[in-house]
Amino acid sequence: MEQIALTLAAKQTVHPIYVGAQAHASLHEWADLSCKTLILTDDGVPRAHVEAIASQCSNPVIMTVLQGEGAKSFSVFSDVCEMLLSHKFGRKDLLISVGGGVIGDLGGFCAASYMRGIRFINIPTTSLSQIDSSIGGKTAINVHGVKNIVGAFYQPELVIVDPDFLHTLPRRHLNNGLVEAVKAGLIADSALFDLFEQENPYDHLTEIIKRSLHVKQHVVENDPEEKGLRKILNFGHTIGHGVESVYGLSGLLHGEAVAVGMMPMLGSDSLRERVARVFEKIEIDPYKPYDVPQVLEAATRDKKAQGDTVSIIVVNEPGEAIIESISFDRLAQIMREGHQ
Ligand SMILES: O=C(O)C(=O)C[C@@H](O)[C@H](O)[C@H](O)COP(=O)(O)O
Repeated sequence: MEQIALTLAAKQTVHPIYVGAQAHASLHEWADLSCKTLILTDDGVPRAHVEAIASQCSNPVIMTVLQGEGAKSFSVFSDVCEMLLSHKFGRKDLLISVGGGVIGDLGGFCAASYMRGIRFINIPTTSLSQIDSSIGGKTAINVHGVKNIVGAFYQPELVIVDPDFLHTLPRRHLNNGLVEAVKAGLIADSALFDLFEQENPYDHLTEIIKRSLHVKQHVVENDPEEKGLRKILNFGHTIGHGVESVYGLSGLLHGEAVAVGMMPMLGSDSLRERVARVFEKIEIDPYKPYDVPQVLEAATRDKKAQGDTVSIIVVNEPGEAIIESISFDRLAQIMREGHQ
């Protein structure tokens, strides 16, 4: 078992991340579970995972919402708050998210908001959430199709990453999450990117997860609220979130959209070819066509926009990211030409 201690110096807090096979079974060793506990999950998460968590809690209430991005809405947020209220949850009680990025983001935002903050633990069950979204305290819901537009920075007191959970994850979802690990390698860890260039990246899954978590730990510790450095984690997301806003409802997954957004932000054709080969290995199509005006319009409503400008992240060499601010006209040109 590896413990990564994500430490926020300014707040003098430590947020442990436990990574290892069967880690979820040790939850009771790391957290006080004698309080009321709302276990938030969705109907796509295997029931056995949820029961294994609930059985460790003294007083569990399980709430299951419908799987999918639609759960990151005001209406489901309100349902969860009503559930907490109806069971008379107090300030010292606990919400545990057991699921993917949607459940982590929704649960975290509910925990941050109910009574202005109750205890929160995140137990991610998908590659996307294990590699990226469960770490760092970004919580949010979507409004009017704009991704993560209402939310809060709220750090989980504990995250448990159990790679065994990935055995039951459909292949497409596994690959979807791996896009965020490719991202982590490209922006900050060339050795991580190298793992994807090996013959079979799936042989290195646990190492890929751990290296991605270390990238995230380093970035979040240095800039927890995205004032500067943390923007590099948005590599591929300027166009990616736009693509997801437009095509997410027709089934495109977050990582699949981010892959599309990453390609034009690579600094050379040779790097684009290398990254395209990696995506081919993990069955991701980074050249899905999209409607430029529609995606551009969605990008203007994203948090990365500021007036007439928007921030983009450019990678010229694996392991090094550059933050730039450009006009929307320039972004449109990049989208049309497929490179910056
Ligand atoms: O943790 C971060 O910081 C990230 O930027 C992680 C992203 O990969 C994440 O997928 C998320 O989409 C961030 O979007 P945001 O617009 O809510 O910042």
